[in-house]
Amino acid sequence: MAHSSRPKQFLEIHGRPVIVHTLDIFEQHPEIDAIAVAILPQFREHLERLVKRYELDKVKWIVDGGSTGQESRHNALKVVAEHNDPDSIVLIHDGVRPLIDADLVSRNIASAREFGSAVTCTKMTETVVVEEGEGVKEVIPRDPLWTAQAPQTFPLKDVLAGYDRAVAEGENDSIDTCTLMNGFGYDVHRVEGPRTNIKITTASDYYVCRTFLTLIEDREAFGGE
Ligand SMILES: C[C@](O)(CO)[C@H](O)COP(=O)(O)O
Repeated sequence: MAHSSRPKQFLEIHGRPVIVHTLDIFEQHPEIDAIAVAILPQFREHLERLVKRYELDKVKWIVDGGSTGQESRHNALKVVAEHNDPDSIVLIHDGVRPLIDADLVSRNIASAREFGSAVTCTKMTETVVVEEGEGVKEVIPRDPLWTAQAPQTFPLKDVLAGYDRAVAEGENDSIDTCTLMNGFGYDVHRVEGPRTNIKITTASDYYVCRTFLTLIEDREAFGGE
Protein backbone atom coordinates (compact mmCIF):
# COMPACT_ATOMS: atom_id res chain seq x y z
CA MET A 1 0.00 0.00 0.00
CA ALA A 2 2.68 2.53 0.96
CA HIS A 3 4.31 2.18 -2.47
CA SER A 4 1.24 1.16 -4.43
CA SER A 5 1.57 1.90 -8.16
CA ARG A 6 -2.19 1.60 -8.62
CA PRO A 7 -4.00 4.95 -8.42
CA LYS A 8 -5.74 5.10 -5.04
CA GLN A 9 -9.22 5.19 -6.58
CA PHE A 10 -8.64 1.67 -7.92
CA LEU A 11 -7.53 0.13 -4.61
CA GLU A 12 -10.08 -2.42 -3.49
CA ILE A 13 -12.12 -2.40 -0.32
CA HIS A 14 -14.40 -5.43 0.19
CA GLY A 15 -13.79 -6.57 -3.37
CA ARG A 16 -14.89 -3.30 -4.97
CA PRO A 17 -12.59 -0.48 -6.11
CA VAL A 18 -12.73 2.72 -4.06
CA ILE A 19 -14.11 4.66 -7.04
CA VAL A 20 -16.99 2.20 -7.37
CA HIS A 21 -17.92 2.72 -3.70
CA THR A 22 -17.87 6.48 -4.36
CA LEU A 23 -19.82 6.40 -7.63
CA ASP A 24 -22.43 4.05 -6.21
CA ILE A 25 -23.56 6.64 -3.64
CA PHE A 26 -24.32 9.05 -6.50
CA GLU A 27 -25.77 6.26 -8.66
CA GLN A 28 -28.30 5.35 -5.93
CA HIS A 29 -29.25 8.93 -5.06
CA PRO A 30 -32.69 9.90 -6.42
CA GLU A 31 -31.71 13.53 -7.06
CA ILE A 32 -28.66 12.68 -9.20
CA ASP A 33 -29.43 12.40 -12.92
CA ALA A 34 -26.03 11.99 -14.50
CA ILE A 35 -22.36 11.62 -13.60
CA ALA A 36 -19.20 12.75 -15.42
CA VAL A 37 -15.85 11.26 -14.39
CA ALA A 38 -12.52 12.86 -15.30
CA ILE A 39 -9.73 10.28 -15.48
CA LEU A 40 -6.28 10.04 -17.03
CA PRO A 41 -6.57 8.55 -20.55
CA GLN A 42 -4.53 5.43 -19.63
CA PHE A 43 -7.22 4.42 -17.10
CA ARG A 44 -10.24 5.16 -19.28
CA GLU A 45 -10.75 1.58 -20.49
CA HIS A 46 -10.41 0.19 -16.98
CA LEU A 47 -13.01 2.63 -15.70
CA GLU A 48 -15.33 1.82 -18.61
CA ARG A 49 -15.14 -1.85 -17.63
CA LEU A 50 -15.96 -1.03 -14.00
CA VAL A 51 -18.90 1.17 -14.99
CA LYS A 52 -20.31 -1.71 -17.01
CA ARG A 53 -19.58 -4.43 -14.47
CA TYR A 54 -21.11 -2.53 -11.53
CA GLU A 55 -24.01 -1.17 -13.62
CA LEU A 56 -23.23 2.47 -12.87
CA ASP A 57 -25.80 3.58 -15.42
CA LYS A 58 -25.76 7.26 -14.44
CA VAL A 59 -22.12 7.57 -15.57
CA LYS A 60 -22.79 9.30 -18.89
CA TRP A 61 -19.43 10.87 -19.65
CA ILE A 62 -15.84 9.78 -19.03
CA VAL A 63 -13.58 12.69 -19.88
CA ASP A 64 -9.82 13.06 -20.06
CA GLY A 65 -8.21 14.39 -16.93
CA GLY A 66 -5.87 17.34 -17.36
CA SER A 67 -2.43 18.08 -15.99
CA THR A 68 -3.93 19.58 -12.81
CA GLY A 69 -7.06 18.95 -10.76
CA GLN A 70 -8.40 22.30 -11.97
CA GLU A 71 -8.01 21.24 -15.61
CA SER A 72 -9.67 17.87 -14.95
CA ARG A 73 -12.67 19.47 -13.24
CA HIS A 74 -12.90 22.06 -16.02
CA ASN A 75 -12.87 19.36 -18.72
CA ALA A 76 -15.72 17.55 -16.96
CA LEU A 77 -17.74 20.75 -16.48
CA LYS A 78 -17.43 21.62 -20.17
CA VAL A 79 -18.84 18.23 -21.19
CA VAL A 80 -21.61 18.46 -18.59
CA ALA A 81 -22.51 21.93 -19.90
CA GLU A 82 -22.93 20.57 -23.45
CA HIS A 83 -25.70 18.27 -22.27
CA ASN A 84 -27.44 20.02 -19.37
CA ASP A 85 -29.44 23.07 -18.45
CA PRO A 86 -27.18 25.92 -17.22
CA ASP A 87 -29.28 26.11 -14.03
CA SER A 88 -28.56 22.47 -13.14
CA ILE A 89 -26.82 21.89 -9.82
CA VAL A 90 -23.39 20.23 -10.08
CA LEU A 91 -21.66 18.41 -7.23
CA ILE A 92 -17.89 18.17 -7.63
CA HIS A 93 -16.50 15.24 -5.68
CA ASP A 94 -13.23 13.33 -5.25
CA GLY A 95 -13.14 9.71 -6.47
CA VAL A 96 -11.07 8.89 -3.40
CA ARG A 97 -13.74 9.92 -0.89
CA PRO A 98 -15.83 6.74 -0.77
CA LEU A 99 -17.43 7.47 2.61
CA ILE A 100 -19.70 10.17 1.23
CA ASP A 101 -23.32 9.42 2.08
CA ALA A 102 -26.75 10.18 0.64
CA ASP A 103 -27.56 12.71 3.36
CA LEU A 104 -24.49 14.80 2.50
CA VAL A 105 -25.43 14.74 -1.19
CA SER A 106 -28.98 15.89 -0.34
CA ARG A 107 -27.78 18.68 1.96
CA ASN A 108 -25.31 19.92 -0.68
CA ILE A 109 -28.09 20.11 -3.27
CA ALA A 110 -30.47 21.85 -0.85
CA SER A 111 -27.81 24.42 0.09
CA ALA A 112 -26.91 25.11 -3.56
CA ARG A 113 -30.61 25.69 -4.29
CA GLU A 114 -31.14 27.94 -1.28
CA PHE A 115 -27.82 29.80 -1.05
CA GLY A 116 -26.27 29.33 -4.49
CA SER A 117 -23.46 27.07 -3.29
CA ALA A 118 -22.34 24.36 -0.88
CA VAL A 119 -18.88 23.47 0.28
CA THR A 120 -18.63 20.52 2.62
CA CYS A 121 -16.61 21.52 5.67
CA THR A 122 -15.68 20.20 9.09
CA LYS A 123 -14.69 22.25 12.09
CA MET A 124 -10.95 22.31 12.79
CA THR A 125 -10.17 20.34 15.91
CA GLU A 126 -6.39 20.67 15.90
CA THR A 127 -4.12 23.67 16.39
CA VAL A 128 -2.79 25.03 13.08
CA VAL A 129 0.74 26.42 13.05
CA VAL A 130 2.78 28.18 10.37
CA GLU A 131 6.23 26.73 9.87
CA GLU A 132 9.52 28.58 10.16
CA GLY A 133 12.45 26.31 9.48
CA GLU A 134 11.85 23.47 11.92
CA GLY A 135 10.03 25.78 14.30
CA VAL A 136 6.70 27.53 14.55
CA LYS A 137 6.42 31.08 13.23
CA GLU A 138 2.82 31.61 14.17
CA VAL A 139 -0.19 29.87 15.67
CA ILE A 140 -3.43 30.57 13.79
CA PRO A 141 -6.41 31.20 16.11
CA ARG A 142 -8.46 28.02 15.78
CA ASP A 143 -11.91 29.28 16.55
CA PRO A 144 -12.97 30.42 13.04
CA LEU A 145 -11.14 27.59 11.22
CA TRP A 146 -12.78 24.81 9.23
CA THR A 147 -11.38 22.40 6.65
CA ALA A 148 -13.06 22.16 3.25
CA GLN A 149 -13.68 18.77 1.67
CA ALA A 150 -15.97 17.59 -1.11
CA PRO A 151 -18.61 17.64 -2.48
CA GLN A 152 -18.40 21.27 -3.54
CA THR A 153 -21.64 22.24 -5.21
CA PHE A 154 -22.74 25.10 -7.48
CA PRO A 155 -25.15 25.96 -10.28
CA LEU A 156 -23.55 24.76 -13.51
CA LYS A 157 -23.51 28.16 -15.22
CA ASP A 158 -21.76 29.84 -12.25
CA VAL A 159 -19.11 27.22 -11.69
CA LEU A 160 -18.31 26.90 -15.40
CA ALA A 161 -18.00 30.71 -15.63
CA GLY A 162 -15.59 30.57 -12.68
CA TYR A 163 -13.40 27.91 -14.31
CA ASP A 164 -13.44 29.76 -17.68
CA ARG A 165 -12.45 32.97 -15.93
CA ALA A 166 -9.59 31.27 -14.08
CA VAL A 167 -8.11 30.07 -17.36
CA ALA A 168 -8.58 33.49 -18.97
CA GLU A 169 -6.66 34.99 -16.05
CA GLY A 170 -3.82 32.47 -16.32
CA GLU A 171 -4.72 30.37 -13.25
CA ASN A 172 -4.33 26.67 -13.96
CA ASP A 173 -3.78 25.03 -10.61
CA SER A 174 -6.37 26.29 -8.17
CA ILE A 175 -6.52 23.71 -5.40
CA ASP A 176 -10.26 23.21 -5.45
CA THR A 177 -13.54 24.81 -6.53
CA CYS A 178 -14.03 26.49 -3.15
CA THR A 179 -10.68 28.27 -3.52
CA LEU A 180 -11.39 29.23 -7.13
CA MET A 181 -14.90 30.60 -6.55
CA ASN A 182 -14.04 32.31 -3.27
CA GLY A 183 -11.07 33.94 -5.01
CA PHE A 184 -13.52 35.57 -7.43
CA GLY A 185 -15.65 36.87 -4.58
CA TYR A 186 -18.39 34.25 -5.04
CA ASP A 187 -20.42 33.68 -1.89
CA VAL A 188 -19.53 30.16 -0.70
CA HIS A 189 -21.90 28.54 1.77
CA ARG A 190 -20.67 25.90 4.24
CA VAL A 191 -22.41 22.57 4.75
CA GLU A 192 -21.07 20.67 7.74
CA GLY A 193 -19.99 17.20 6.69
CA PRO A 194 -19.28 14.06 8.70
CA ARG A 195 -15.69 13.56 9.87
CA THR A 196 -15.81 10.15 8.25
CA ASN A 197 -15.79 11.70 4.75
CA ILE A 198 -12.08 10.96 4.46
CA LYS A 199 -10.00 11.53 1.32
CA ILE A 200 -7.72 8.54 0.77
CA THR A 201 -4.31 10.21 0.54
CA THR A 202 -2.13 8.10 2.85
CA ALA A 203 -1.98 4.42 3.73
CA SER A 204 -3.58 5.16 7.10
CA ASP A 205 -6.52 6.92 5.36
CA TYR A 206 -7.05 3.73 3.38
CA TYR A 207 -7.06 1.55 6.50
CA VAL A 208 -9.46 3.91 8.29
CA CYS A 209 -11.80 3.97 5.26
CA ARG A 210 -11.72 0.20 5.09
CA THR A 211 -12.67 -0.03 8.76
CA PHE A 212 -15.58 2.40 8.38
CA LEU A 213 -16.85 0.61 5.27
CA THR A 214 -16.76 -2.68 7.17
CA LEU A 215 -18.88 -1.13 9.94
CA ILE A 216 -21.34 0.35 7.42
CA GLU A 217 -21.70 -2.90 5.47
CA ASP A 218 -22.01 -4.99 8.65
CA ARG A 219 -24.74 -2.66 9.93
CA GLU A 220 -26.58 -2.90 6.60
CA ALA A 221 -26.38 -6.70 6.81
CA PHE A 222 -28.16 -6.48 10.19
CA GLY A 223 -30.85 -4.15 8.83
CA GLY A 224 -29.24 -0.95 10.17
CA GLU A 225 -29.04 -2.04 13.84
C1 LIG B 1 -11.55 19.25 -2.77
C2 LIG B 1 -10.54 18.67 -1.82
O1 LIG B 1 -10.98 17.40 -1.43
C3 LIG B 1 -10.44 19.52 -0.59
O2 LIG B 1 -9.67 18.87 0.35
C4 LIG B 1 -9.18 18.58 -2.45
O3 LIG B 1 -8.79 19.85 -2.83
C5 LIG B 1 -9.11 17.61 -3.56
O4 LIG B 1 -7.98 17.73 -4.35
P1 LIG B 1 -6.54 17.08 -4.05
O5 LIG B 1 -5.90 16.98 -5.38
O6 LIG B 1 -6.76 15.74 -3.43
O7 LIG B 1 -5.85 18.03 -3.14
